[in-house]
Amino acid sequence: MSEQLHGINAVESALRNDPERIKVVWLDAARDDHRLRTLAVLAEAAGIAVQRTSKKALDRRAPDARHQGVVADYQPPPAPSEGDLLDLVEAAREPLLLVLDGVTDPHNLGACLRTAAAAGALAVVAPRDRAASLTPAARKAASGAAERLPFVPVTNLVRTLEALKSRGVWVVGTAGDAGQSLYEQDLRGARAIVLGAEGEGLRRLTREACDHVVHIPMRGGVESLNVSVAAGVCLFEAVRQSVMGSG
Ligand SMILES: C[S@@+](CC[C@H](N)C(=O)[O-])C[C@H]1O[C@@H](n2cnc3c(N)ncnc32)[C@H](O)[C@@H]1O
Repeated sequence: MSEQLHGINAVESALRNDPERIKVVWLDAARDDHRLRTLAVLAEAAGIAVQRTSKKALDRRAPDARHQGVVADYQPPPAPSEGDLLDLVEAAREPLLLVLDGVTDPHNLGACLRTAAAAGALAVVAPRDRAASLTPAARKAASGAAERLPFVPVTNLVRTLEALKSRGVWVVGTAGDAGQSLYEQDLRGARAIVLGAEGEGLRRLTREACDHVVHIPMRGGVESLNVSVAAGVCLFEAVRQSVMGSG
């Protein structure tokens, strides 16, 4: 089923990575900025129909969305399977994975995808049920990363973590009440960093499946970080350690 993809970066990423999945691009006829002109050029070069229309008509296509003057009729690709994920992991030298244990806000999911792509992660993994999926809002928040980075919904997250562990991936969970600091944890090599849901954090069985659980030291009496901020801190600490060559 097609969906109404919106937002300049998300549509541009789909036009560059997946043009065959776009049927029509609607642009706000009243706007004439270079980013929208680039979208029109990319679409026309790929043989995709471009229609200029009113902001009101775009608002109707993407209600409640800050569409930035562009909406596209987009057929999302099938999600990669757990088998695809394990193949990717086996082919990679030192895979870095982000695992989200039930993040429900599509904006948080999108922000996590964007951060994971920027950190060079191989994929983002999440449970299929009771968690945010790759909706147009999540794609917009991902700002182009959702069309480049595999997002893998899985039926049983604990089973997937066990499958990753049996392939040499160390699983590092995160929780504010963990005894060990993130900065004492060796994050080099094959790693999956697991974050919990906005409200309840890591589920018990997920936490038990982790090889280590670490906290991010915080100041200022704040209870917890937003999940996408925590993802950024952890992923970029892993990047820092792999670049520096030591923990
Ligand atoms: C908004 S927090 C969830 C807070 C939740 N009340 C809890 O008890 O964990 C969402 C996720 O971000 C991560 N997180 C946020 N702050 C953290 C911290 N200081 N240390 C480690 N992880 C943190 C954890 O993965 C957490 O499950």
